[in-house]
Amino acid sequence: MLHPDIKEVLYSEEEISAVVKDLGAQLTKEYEGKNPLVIGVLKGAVMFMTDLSRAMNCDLELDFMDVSSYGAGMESSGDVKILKDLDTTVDGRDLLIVEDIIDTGRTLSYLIEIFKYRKAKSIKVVTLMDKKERRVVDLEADYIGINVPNEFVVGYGLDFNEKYRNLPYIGILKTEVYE
Ligand SMILES: O=P(O)(O)OC[C@H]1O[C@H](OP(=O)(O)OP(=O)(O)O)[C@H](O)[C@@H]1O
Ligand code: HPA
Repeated sequence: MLHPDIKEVLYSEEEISAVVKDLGAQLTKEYEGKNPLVIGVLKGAVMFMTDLSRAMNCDLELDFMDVSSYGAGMESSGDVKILKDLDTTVDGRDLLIVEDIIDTGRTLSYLIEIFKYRKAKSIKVVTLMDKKERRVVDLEADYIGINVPNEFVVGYGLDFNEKYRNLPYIGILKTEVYE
């Protein structure tokens, strides 16, 4: 049943699943014979990462990083700070950064700089959604699931004030919820 705060479903559970399977097949080819470190960016990417990694038919390791962009609600301030670092050393490793959404690009550009500095062998980015219209930093993901319009979306990991992450679909909130 549709959550009462949701105005419209943009991507159904079935549509998301098809996109994830397709990305998984592409990444299986990319990492054949390698052992990438798959890095989930907390918390939004968790649902995508667990589904995507099961669609990747190759050896891999999982780790997590949590960064904050110093903002609550819908806007980030632009400053990025590490809240939880990786447990794994990235020196010489093939890294796959998993994002749920790229918006301004600030989070990702910060992570890429850190992993370059830490001497990763290769860095690729997969994002479920790309909101290109909002980009501030010039940056492109290597693998993109869905190009989304400039709307604030929730569900399948994405929140508004920590709510709605557990919705199995991706949708748009009714305006009265955040006004
Ligand atoms: O391209 P950007 O403008 O940097 O925005 C993208 C980032 O913002 C969201 O995370 P958020 O900081 O909301 O944390 P969360 O994943 O814990 O919800 C999202 O999961 C990305 O990590
Ligand atoms: O559209 C969004 N929804 C939730 N979190 C986000 N972080 C960046 N863009 C979004």
